Amino acid sequence: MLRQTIRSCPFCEARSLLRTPPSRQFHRQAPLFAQIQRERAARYADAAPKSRSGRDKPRPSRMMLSDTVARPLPRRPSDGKPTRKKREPFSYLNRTKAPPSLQKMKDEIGNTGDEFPAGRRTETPRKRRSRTEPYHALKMQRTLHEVPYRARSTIKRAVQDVESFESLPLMDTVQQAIKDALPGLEYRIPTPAQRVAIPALLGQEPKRRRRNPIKSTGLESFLLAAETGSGKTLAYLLPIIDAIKREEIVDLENQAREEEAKAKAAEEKKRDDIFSLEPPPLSKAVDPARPRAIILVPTAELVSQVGTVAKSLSHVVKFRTAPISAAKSATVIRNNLFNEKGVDVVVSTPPLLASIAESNPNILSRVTHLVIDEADSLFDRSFKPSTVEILERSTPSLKKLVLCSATIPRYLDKYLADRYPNMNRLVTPNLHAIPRRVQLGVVDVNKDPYRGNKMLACADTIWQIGKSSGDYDPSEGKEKVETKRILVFVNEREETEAVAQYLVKKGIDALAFHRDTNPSRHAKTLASFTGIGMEKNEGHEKSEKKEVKNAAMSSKRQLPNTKVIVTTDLGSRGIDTVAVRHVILYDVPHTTIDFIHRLGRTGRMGRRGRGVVLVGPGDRADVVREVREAMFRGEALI
Ligand SMILES: Nc1ncnc2c1ncn2[C@@H]1O[C@H](COP(=O)(O)OP(=O)(O)OP(=O)(O)O)[C@@H](O)[C@H]1O
Repeated sequence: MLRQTIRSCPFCEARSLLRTPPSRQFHRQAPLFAQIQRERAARYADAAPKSRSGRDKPRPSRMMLSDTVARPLPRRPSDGKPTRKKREPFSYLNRTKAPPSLQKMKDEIGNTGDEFPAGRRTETPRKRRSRTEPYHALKMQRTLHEVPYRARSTIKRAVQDVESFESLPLMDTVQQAIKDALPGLEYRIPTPAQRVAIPALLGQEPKRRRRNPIKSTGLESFLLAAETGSGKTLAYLLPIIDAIKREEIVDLENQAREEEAKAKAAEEKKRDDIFSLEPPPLSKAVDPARPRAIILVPTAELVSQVGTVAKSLSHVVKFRTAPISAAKSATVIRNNLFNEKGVDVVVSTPPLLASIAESNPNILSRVTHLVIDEADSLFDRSFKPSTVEILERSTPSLKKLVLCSATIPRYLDKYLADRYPNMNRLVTPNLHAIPRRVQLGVVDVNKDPYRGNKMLACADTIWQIGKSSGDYDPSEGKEKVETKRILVFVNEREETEAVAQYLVKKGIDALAFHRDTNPSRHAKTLASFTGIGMEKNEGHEKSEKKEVKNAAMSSKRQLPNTKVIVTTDLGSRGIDTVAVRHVILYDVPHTTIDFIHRLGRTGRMGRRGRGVVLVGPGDRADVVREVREAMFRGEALI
């Protein structure tokens, strides 16, 4: 490198150590330099030792680097220590060949091929594992289970083989249902989560990859972990429906055979005893209140969301589904569950189903498939007792247990590793990463004009979003949105009402959404954010418009065409808010898990989205900075 700085002056041909091109000043003084050089050369020539041949040894210029500059200096015989430290920062600078240690490393990386992403090949495998080290603040949290990048890359390659739903080994009726019952699917190609999960849940994975089922019970367990908005619901629902239909066919065949045998036996008996009478046989395929599949979710809103998807599929595939939650009356629950025509799939929250199972233990006696959606929530302190109770009651008949989540916290990973050591882990390559199509902006509330007033900052941000029109340019493509829907997340339930009221005062159409709000009211509000049941709620929208008009008359400034829901974690779990383009994090979330779920309400299924964090006094700005960095790089928040 140093050699490059030695140049010859193009004008006076004086060779010199020039760090910059020769200046005018240099040329003016060039004759003087030349004179000094000549004098020096003459002095050295006098003092120079004569060679054996008697001729002067050619002396190297003082400005030239030696050819052996890279060679380490010889050990001093006195102390035996090297004069130059081997690991000095610049010790390898003038080498033309890589040192053996580096060469070995290079060979190793070269051999592993695609296991390391392009552009990072020079990193050692060891360094790669600790690539999250720059995230010091996130390191303090360390809540999420780390998925090795090698595993992610392997999955990435594996899922490339599945190109369409048709290539998945689903029954014809189920394939038909995907086409007819789900017109909302824009792309009609399976998502990575579906490509990973559907073949595995259908038992079509190559044998070497499948772990053996637990021999004692015959139970196969799966953990499906994929990023938010990646279509996990269909990923578990389609194979379950497929399995139910196949079981139903087998049951019907068995039943026909049994009936035939019984009829034969009865005829023979009748010949012997014409006075005996037998009750008609019970249909096995239609069994009231004994579902084959149970789907557990944490909230009533999710019960209705998953129930809606299952119901729309059932119109084509023909199976019975019963979504039950505390939001429904006891009569509706009873009618749904104990329907005389039978029930195949029950969608419920764990506490409700556990309480029903306590009085009717038979209800879980035929369950072959159990899905625990949002598994990290359902295995936390509040839900765990009822979830485990349902799991234990259904274990005798259970064939497949599917746990599903967008985040795998460390406690869950440890629990599952202890409890289900043979669990099949179906993980997508981008797990724990927030998609790059979601941008994260930061508003510093401490600065002017807010001066620590978070509510003002929140209202101002909403006004700016509401007034902007650029995002909703219809010529941009599919995402033509007339009404802007914004979700505001706070950390404490008590804050929701206060923030919503402040926003209303500032002319914003805002509603608080938490556990204590009127269920029918928040179901309607949420429906307009999820796009489900929008037609049904047209009347409600009209009445809301009236309310907004009235409010507009009373308040001077009113933000038109913008709806806001202020909510807690309740609104961040699983709710498919496809119509939401903006999320405001009023408080900095406590954990990366909350970051993932809250920001996951926007940018769903390939859409773009924007998050805004309000960083106020006492908030962890360092965590926000690192989350932004990770999002920018497309890395997992671990
Ligand atoms: N193959 C597909 N093509 C297009 N859209 C799809 C596909 N599969 C699912 N979707 C749509 O993607 C959206 C998100 O799906 P879903 O709610 O299942 O995501 P999720 O992974 O469960 O998200 P979360 O982790 O937030 O619960 C839904 O609106 C669904 O209709």
